[in-house]
Amino acid sequence: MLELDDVTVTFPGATAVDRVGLRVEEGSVLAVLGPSGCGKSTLLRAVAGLEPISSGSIRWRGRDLAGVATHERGFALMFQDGQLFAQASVADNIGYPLRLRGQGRRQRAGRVAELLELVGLGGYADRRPATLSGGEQQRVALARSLAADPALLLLDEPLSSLDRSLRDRLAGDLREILTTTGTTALLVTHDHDEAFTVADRMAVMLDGRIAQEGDAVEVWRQPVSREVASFVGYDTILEPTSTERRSWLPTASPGVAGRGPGADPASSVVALRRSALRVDPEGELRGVVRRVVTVSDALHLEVDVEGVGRMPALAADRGPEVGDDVRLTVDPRGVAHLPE
Ligand SMILES: Nc1ncnc2c1ncn2[C@@H]1O[C@H](COP(=O)(O)OP(=O)(O)OP(=O)(O)O)[C@@H](O)[C@H]1O
Repeated sequence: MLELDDVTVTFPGATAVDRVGLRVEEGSVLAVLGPSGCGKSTLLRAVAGLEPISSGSIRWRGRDLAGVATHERGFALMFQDGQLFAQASVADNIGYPLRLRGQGRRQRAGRVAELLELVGLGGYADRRPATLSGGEQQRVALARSLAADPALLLLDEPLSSLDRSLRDRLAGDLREILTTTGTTALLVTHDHDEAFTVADRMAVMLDGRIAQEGDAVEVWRQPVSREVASFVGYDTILEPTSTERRSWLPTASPGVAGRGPGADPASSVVALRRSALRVDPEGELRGVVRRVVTVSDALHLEVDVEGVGRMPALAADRGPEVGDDVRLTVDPRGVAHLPE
């Protein structure tokens, strides 16, 4: 198990990592999800031994890593820029960790070929990194980091330079590879989908601190604060009210952090995703469409909802136009009741 306790990293004038406590069980994948500048890369670098910690402790399999050099930690690292050897072929780049372990050329070639197929670069073995696109280089780096079957894999936005469809595919592949090989991994990313696809557990990092940690689905469905809710995609926050009717909102389900079952939505802070409100002729809410934006598979609307105010909503394609009266239905999966 990887154990971080009260880990703090300071730079002159800034605390990049602020008393972070985390656990990564062996064989599991934890994603630290946070916006740019929240300190997640610094945290990962500290685990790798590339950044000294000001206080706290980092332990791997019970051993305190203070004073243990990066190469002695036995972790594989993959950072945003891949860091390939420019003069070496793709195959030699991927096989490098195996060469360090004393594996012979023939043995390496088999494993390298397997890894190239895995990352979708079959046939690229003899190319030089400079002749590859950024995404291809990143895939070579991923293959190299997996080559030596590391006990702990540290990934810093490993897929962020890839286009969306490739990223989705590779994220799924990465998940599968990590699961089947039982690799323990710590992934830092700002990309929700990447975190969600690859990880079992998620820690949301804001301003140097872990704002929430838990099962990925739980963090998604039950954010513990306005800040976490807003970062994981809830774009509307409704403050408690004594005047407004909120019978249209679902009541909190049992077990929701800090809220008993059946708590009155009017007395809660409620967060809604855009997908919480959908145009539906049978819907209970009424409103007038104020804005329509077409995205790939849906229409994003802004609707002046009677008795509530302006709210984001979704419609199927070829839906309503600006000025239309619409009815809206509420999808409880897009609604979270926040603790006080
Ligand atoms: N060597 C350094 N010296 C001073 N400040 C630094 C240094 N490295 C990082 N920082 C600061 O620490 C904070 C956290 O940086 P970090 O790179 O960890 O963020 P991040 O969440 O990984 O962001 P991104 O996703 O943009 O890479 C930032 O405010 C950054 O400016």
